Amino acid sequence: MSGLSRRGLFGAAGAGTAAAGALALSMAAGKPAEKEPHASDAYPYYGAHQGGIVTPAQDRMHFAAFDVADGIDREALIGLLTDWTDAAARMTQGGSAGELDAMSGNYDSPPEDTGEAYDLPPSGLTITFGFGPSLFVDGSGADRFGIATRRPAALERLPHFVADNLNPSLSDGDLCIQACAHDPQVAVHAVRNLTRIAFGRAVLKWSQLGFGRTSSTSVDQVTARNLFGFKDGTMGLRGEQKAMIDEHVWVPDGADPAAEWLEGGSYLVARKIKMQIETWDRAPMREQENIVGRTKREGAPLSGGVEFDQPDFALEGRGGVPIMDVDSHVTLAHPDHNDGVHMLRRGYNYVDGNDDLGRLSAGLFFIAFVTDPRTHYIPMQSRMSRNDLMMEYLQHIGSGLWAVPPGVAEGEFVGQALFA
Ligand SMILES: C=CC1=C(C)c2cc3[nH]c(cc4nc(cc5[nH]c(cc1n2)c(C)c5CCC(=O)O)C(CCC(=O)O)=C4C)c(C)c3C=C
Ligand SMILES: [Fe+2]
Repeated sequence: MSGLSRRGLFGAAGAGTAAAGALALSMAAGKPAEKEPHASDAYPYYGAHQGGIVTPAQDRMHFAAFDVADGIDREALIGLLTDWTDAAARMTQGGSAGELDAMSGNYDSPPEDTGEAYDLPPSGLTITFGFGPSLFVDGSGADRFGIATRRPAALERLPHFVADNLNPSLSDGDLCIQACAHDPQVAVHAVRNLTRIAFGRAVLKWSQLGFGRTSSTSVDQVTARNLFGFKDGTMGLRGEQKAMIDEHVWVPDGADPAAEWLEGGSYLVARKIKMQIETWDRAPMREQENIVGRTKREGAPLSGGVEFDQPDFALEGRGGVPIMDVDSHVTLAHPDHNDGVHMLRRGYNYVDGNDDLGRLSAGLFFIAFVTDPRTHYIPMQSRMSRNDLMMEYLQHIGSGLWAVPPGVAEGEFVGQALFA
């Protein structure tokens, strides 16, 4: 085995890119053909956009937020981003975190890689880096890295929403890493090694493990279910919808003269949402479906049809009452009621053990990639936090917003244009 690889040779089967028309076809059929994920999947690290956004959503996630350590200056931050980029480029291809693999190197030194992924294939690993508002201006107003004037206007701490119950130790962070893979050990290995590489330069502030994707980001994926038992991700953006992705996900040229470095990037919104699943489980089926606005079995709109049919919000039932409750989750989140806005949702289920009363500490780690949070997330969340019937069963306990730089060219580091 080469010293540069964490294991032997694996085929580097990339993601299949289905024709955009396949989306309409598969949606019309109501049954997208599932393309099975393979352990040998390896997505290219270098490219126009970072991986982990339009990449077909993997089944496992490890998300981590970091604060840059006191005393670290601009050069040291650039050093960290360079080391992270090099490690991410290697690990996503099935290699080690360091230049030497976990079993090589000086016998009297710690290995450069921690080793738990040594025998594992790439498993579709993607690593996505983001920069938080506090990287630009910290809590005391300091411009630690000389980048304050280049902060995008949209990159501000998310506002307080009605019923937010945010835990500061589950929120925000100077930097974030989203690692997604088919195998949880591969995602955890990535975050663990990037944390280790950051030692003395950035400190892990909080992290979250996720399982069971609650989105579909490719026409090749079937709709998975969330912990309420409902199909989730039916109407999410798919990577194959190129024009929609350009309009709703990537930051366009000229969006913000102060932040040209972000063009081709995106914004990552993360919300840790606790779900009162025991209470939900006692709610009648009629109520559950009314709250969501879709059937539990098929995921079809309550107004009729099959899963991928559009809801008919004008359809009235007995007494002239709309069949789709005006405060159902889907009614409030639908683009027709949000100025045509779509978002690329990429969330995961989570379970963090249980509380003293024997209730699961479970929920949904909501992630969305958007072109601008001011138009594509904040207005929708404001309305939903006030009116969404589902809110009775939800509590938002963590939150963060990060600017996600565009993709990396070989020989560069992630976010390089910010420091040019
Ligand atoms: C503000 C954005 C959203 C949050 C927060 C959110 C939380 C959340 N959602 C579900 C379950 C479902 N959501 C569904 C659809 C849906 N949700 C949002 C936005 C947020 N959800 C959007 C934009 C949509 C699509 C609306 C549309 O175009 O029709 C669905 C239905 C299936 C689907 O289309 O995905 C479910 C089910 C939970 C449980 C949750 C928080 C825990
Ligand atoms: Fe939703």
